[in-house]
Amino acid sequence: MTDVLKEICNSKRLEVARRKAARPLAEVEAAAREASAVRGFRAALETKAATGPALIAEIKKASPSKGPIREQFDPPAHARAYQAGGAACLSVLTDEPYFQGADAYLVAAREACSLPVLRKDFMVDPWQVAEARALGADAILIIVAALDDGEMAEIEAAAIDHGMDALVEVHDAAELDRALRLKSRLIGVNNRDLRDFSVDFERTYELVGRAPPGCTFVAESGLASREDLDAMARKGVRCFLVGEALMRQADVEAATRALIGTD
Ligand SMILES: O=P(O)(O)OC[C@@H](O)[C@@H](O)c1c[nH]c2ccccc12
Repeated sequence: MTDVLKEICNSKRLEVARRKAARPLAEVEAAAREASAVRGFRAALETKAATGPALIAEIKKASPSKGPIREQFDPPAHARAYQAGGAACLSVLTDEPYFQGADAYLVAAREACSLPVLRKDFMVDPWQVAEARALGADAILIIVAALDDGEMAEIEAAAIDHGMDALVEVHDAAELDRALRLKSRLIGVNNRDLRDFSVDFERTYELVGRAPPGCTFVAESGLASREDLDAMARKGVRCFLVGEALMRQADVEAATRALIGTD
């Protein structure tokens, strides 16, 4: 595990311990059962991917590598613009200390549109999965580098139990092998190296050829243009997760449309 990821996960474990102490699992589970019905995340992605690029558009205010990304930050307006621009799904950062995210951003964004929403956070405990569903999230992220096999399986089982999809994030062949021990066949390849924050699309290219049939691959991070997406498509990748490049645009809807080529 890289130092940055280790630091983030250590701080997340403390945060989750505090949250759990304030709100027992039974209470979060009850709230999860009351939440609005799950919107199919993987299904929405695959439906779009059948006819063109399928975009998971991310709502991200800041990041450890880039600092503040967007001043004028309005999650519901962003959600509507992403949907109008043709995105298949949303991703909303909820981690506060490192990404200036918030649970409230996810709730507001999801209410403002009809797209399925990924809770983008560092999952270290199945309790957070119930919490994610209680907030309305339709999918969660499992970062293979951050967890052991037992933890990953437990977190995935909680997601399945709540009818949610899990996007399983890898960055090399060994992590892909571990990801394939899980049930989910929705694999994200992070092109960003968390040691030095460099981006290399080769990471996706290398791994996409190694996966068995039936896997849906999502290329993540550093994608900025239609040309980037076209290059990925030539290697057989049709699903993309894009944050920063869209968050920096004045006209988010037009930028989304231009990125996925629907204008
Ligand atoms: O803003 P970008 O370069 O388009 O990247 C989006 C997304 O891939 C990135 O935010 C991300 C990928 N994996 C993560 C894990 C946690 C937090 C954030 C991420």
